[in-house]
Amino acid sequence: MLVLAGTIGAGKTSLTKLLSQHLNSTGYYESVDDNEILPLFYKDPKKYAFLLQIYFLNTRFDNIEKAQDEKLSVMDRSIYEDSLMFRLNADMKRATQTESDIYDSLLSNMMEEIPDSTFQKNPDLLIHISISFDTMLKRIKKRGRSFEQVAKDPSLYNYYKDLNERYEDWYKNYDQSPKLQINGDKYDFMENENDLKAVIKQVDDKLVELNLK
Ligand SMILES: Nc1ncnc2c1ncn2[C@@H]1O[C@H](COP(=O)(O)OP(=O)(O)OP(=O)(O)O)[C@@H](O)[C@H]1O
Repeated sequence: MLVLAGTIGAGKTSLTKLLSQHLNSTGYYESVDDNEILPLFYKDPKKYAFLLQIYFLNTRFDNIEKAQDEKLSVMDRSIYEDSLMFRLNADMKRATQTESDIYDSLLSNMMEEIPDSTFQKNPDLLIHISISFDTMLKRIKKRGRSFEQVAKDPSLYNYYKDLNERYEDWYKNYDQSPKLQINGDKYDFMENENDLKAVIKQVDDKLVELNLK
């Protein structure tokens, strides 16, 4: 099981599609368009932060259950990043620190591997697409999901900036599985064929190193 990670607009969904095609495996996607809570959260974060978090925990865990028995399945977002996002929201007073602590404890209990169980919850490889804040803003604008637009809600600028900065430390400290970082500024795998080839090679090399391919 491979899992993509990265900030909003990093290209996780696109790379999931491209990698699962290349590996001839199943891609698992978190549907943003069908998520009824997300627009509510953007409108009133204080009211909906905790509910959104539980919604994501539930749907991502469901996806892990489905994806885990295929060696090279690809998931478009890791469950671990939700903790980073929720902590940020708690620091911004949209949730309490207690809610965030309880969430972390619940996640850790849910993700604990049970000895001799055939259900493996942690991925075999986490792939983090790292992008600069500037690229993040451009991608969010280009994609045009209305509730994500800074032009509509200027307070999102600081939210996005803080989120992007926290990702680097989050990746450094991530230790639930082997990991690989892709430079999403340098490699525009969505627009440039050679960049895509370079990214696929980095992933393939890592899979060989890990005896997954
Ligand atoms: N735990 C969370 N707490 C708050 N918002 C979240 C959380 N997880 C995801 N979101 C929101 O859900 C939306 C989709 O985020 P996500 O990064 O998963 O997909 P994406 O932006 O389509 O990524 P990509 O472009 O890399 O495929 C974003 O608006 C993001 O802010």
